[in-house]
Amino acid sequence: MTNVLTIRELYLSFVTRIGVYNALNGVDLDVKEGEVLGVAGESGSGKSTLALTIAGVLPPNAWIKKGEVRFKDIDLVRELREVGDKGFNKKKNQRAFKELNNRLQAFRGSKIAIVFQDPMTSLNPVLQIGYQIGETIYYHNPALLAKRILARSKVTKDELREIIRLLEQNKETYVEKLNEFVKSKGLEGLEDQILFIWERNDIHKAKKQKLILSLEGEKLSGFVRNFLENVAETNRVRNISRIPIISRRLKSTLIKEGYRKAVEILTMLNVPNPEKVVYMYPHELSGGMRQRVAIAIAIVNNPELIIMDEPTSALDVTVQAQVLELVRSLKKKYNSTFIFISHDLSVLYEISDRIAVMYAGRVVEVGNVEDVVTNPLHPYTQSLLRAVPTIDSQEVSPIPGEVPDMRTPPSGCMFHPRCPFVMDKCKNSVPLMYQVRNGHKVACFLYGGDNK
Ligand SMILES: Nc1ncnc2c1ncn2[C@@H]1O[C@H](COP(=O)(O)OP(=O)(O)OP(=O)(O)O)[C@@H](O)[C@H]1O
Repeated sequence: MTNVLTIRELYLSFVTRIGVYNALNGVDLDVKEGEVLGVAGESGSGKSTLALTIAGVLPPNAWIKKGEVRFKDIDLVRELREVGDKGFNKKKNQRAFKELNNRLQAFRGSKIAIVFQDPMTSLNPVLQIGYQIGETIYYHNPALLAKRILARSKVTKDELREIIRLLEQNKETYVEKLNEFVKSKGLEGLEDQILFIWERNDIHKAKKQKLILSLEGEKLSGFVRNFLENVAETNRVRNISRIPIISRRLKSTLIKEGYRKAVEILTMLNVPNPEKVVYMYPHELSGGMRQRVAIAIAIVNNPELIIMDEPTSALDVTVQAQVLELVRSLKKKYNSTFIFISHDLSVLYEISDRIAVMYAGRVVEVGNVEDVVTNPLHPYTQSLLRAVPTIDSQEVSPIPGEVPDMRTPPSGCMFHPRCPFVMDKCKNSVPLMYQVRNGHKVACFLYGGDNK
């Protein structure tokens, strides 16, 4: 499998008035296309910092001293590393952040998306849900919105009848047949709208047919049509018009279409009453619903990599299970790649293909989920697993000792002060990642390996 993301020797600190926190201390990690990589570790182990680095939303006091984060062939931290390797300079760091953001602005949000534990941090409290989803498409994929409107304005009743016949006659292959049809007629943008109606199971077939037929004949002025054709072709909306009132009207035409798309995506995410929800504000929704909206915003542009940072921790168990189910179905449908962060190993066990365990800013063990859970190698992973409550649980034993203060991390292997198997060399040398079995790697001297 090819790697979507490659992280090498990543060192990141946070510079504060009370000291420098060494949050990441040489992270090495690969994320493979189409997998769910679970990231485990106690609070403070650097999981969120890693997520923020990949998603490009680090705070300004973040100092990248060294290392690489590559998404395919794109270097995600180049500017920061180039100023960071000479020491921390606030002004230079700020400039580097700006340069990095300018370089990756178009790419972020469309290729990599992040969902946080508290969706209120990513949702805007004063904008309707439909607007927020619509705006995300507007900024990253306006052509999609333009094509949907244009397709409705072009399609005829006869063509829609033909589509209905085609859907009825091809039980197994209707999606492909529909795609072929819209392409041959120049009606791209219609397929999602048709499938959304056809695949609903809350309405009768006759109603579906009626809804499909009602897609026909949106009236557009020549001016709006020209604009939409231009957006559909270039996938850009910049400099729409110098006259503010006109540019506002054109933007609202696209955003309005975003509301329609939002209804479709919320339906896919099992949000009840999506037609109402798009006109609601975040505070009017429950925590679980807000999380679904945050997920909708993250996935609406079909990103290749979706990072979920404790997305289920604030949710009750039923909603948690629904979110996990959602991740599974998205993975299947779009072959998306996920980094799923959780301190809860039982959640990770359910959802992940592979698990990476972090301790004090390093990945200390990585492998297939079964290998890591049934045969944990690192003493830290073993303690983490003992701390997971199970139904037939004998006793849950908390991990002895405390997460180290990352301003003055321990020497050698950072787990050594808490490790039941500590040896002399653990105190002075840092163990490198060592492959014990196929794909199962560990950074621990118990298994041989090298040191730095
Ligand atoms: N902006 C910041 N300024 C200073 N220190 C920070 C900042 N953000 C994080 N840290 C510190 O970096 C370390 C790693 O934090 P991080 O949030 O990445 O860990 P985590 O494993 O995600 O923990 P949690 O599960 O609690 O979110 C912690 O010691 C934390 O206090």
